[in-house]
Amino acid sequence: MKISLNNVGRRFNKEWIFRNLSTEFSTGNSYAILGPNGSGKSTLLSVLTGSLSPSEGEISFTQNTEIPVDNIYRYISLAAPYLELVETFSLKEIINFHFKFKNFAPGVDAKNLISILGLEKAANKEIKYFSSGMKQRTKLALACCTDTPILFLDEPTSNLDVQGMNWYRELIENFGKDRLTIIGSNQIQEYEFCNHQIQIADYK
Ligand SMILES: Nc1ncnc2c1ncn2[C@@H]1O[C@H](COP(=O)(O)OP(=O)(O)OP(=O)(O)O)[C@@H](O)[C@H]1O
Repeated sequence: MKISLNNVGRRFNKEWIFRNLSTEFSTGNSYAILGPNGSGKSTLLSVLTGSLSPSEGEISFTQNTEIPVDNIYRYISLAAPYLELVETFSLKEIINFHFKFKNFAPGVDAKNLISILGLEKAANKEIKYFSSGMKQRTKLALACCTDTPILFLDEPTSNLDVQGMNWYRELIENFGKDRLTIIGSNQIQEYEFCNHQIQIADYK
């Protein structure tokens, strides 16, 4: 899987968020998109997931042949602060719902996803009663344990405590291999394993 950007820029009204970004993202690599609050990390992630179109330049997605941007969502798993879980579902229900649309990563099923989460006792609890850390773990586990070639994580450790950070690193070690992983972050603990870094400030 490859995402190629050729002189890509995105603006909102007259404000350019980034410009002249030419690079490639490919399977087997992990990329950190870095910059302070408001610099444009989430905007770039939205362009890379195909949910925002570039204001200039071209983006293409290829896996043997070119994948139309309208279909790229099938290849992507995403966890981000702006993506909400359905609050009225229980954990079991949200897992069943999510995996109606995509497949489990090899070796994972609903039962051991709950045990990866360490939330056996909350399996029948509604998401609205979850703590913010439990919700964040659920979002991360759903994304990481889905069988897609591309994994996007925006601010992956928000609301996680020290134990949660270690859990996140283990999750990435187990489920990040042989994928294209892209992380939007401004915290070193979230992206220290990434072998490429992109500073949004370099594309202003
Ligand atoms: N839909 C929109 N319309 C207008 N401006 C927007 C829109 N979305 C984002 N912006 C602006 O784009 C800039 C970059 O925002 P973005 O959310 O991409 O930054 P970020 O680096 O992800 O920030 P944070 O670290 O705080 O999440 C900000 O100035 C923001 O106000």
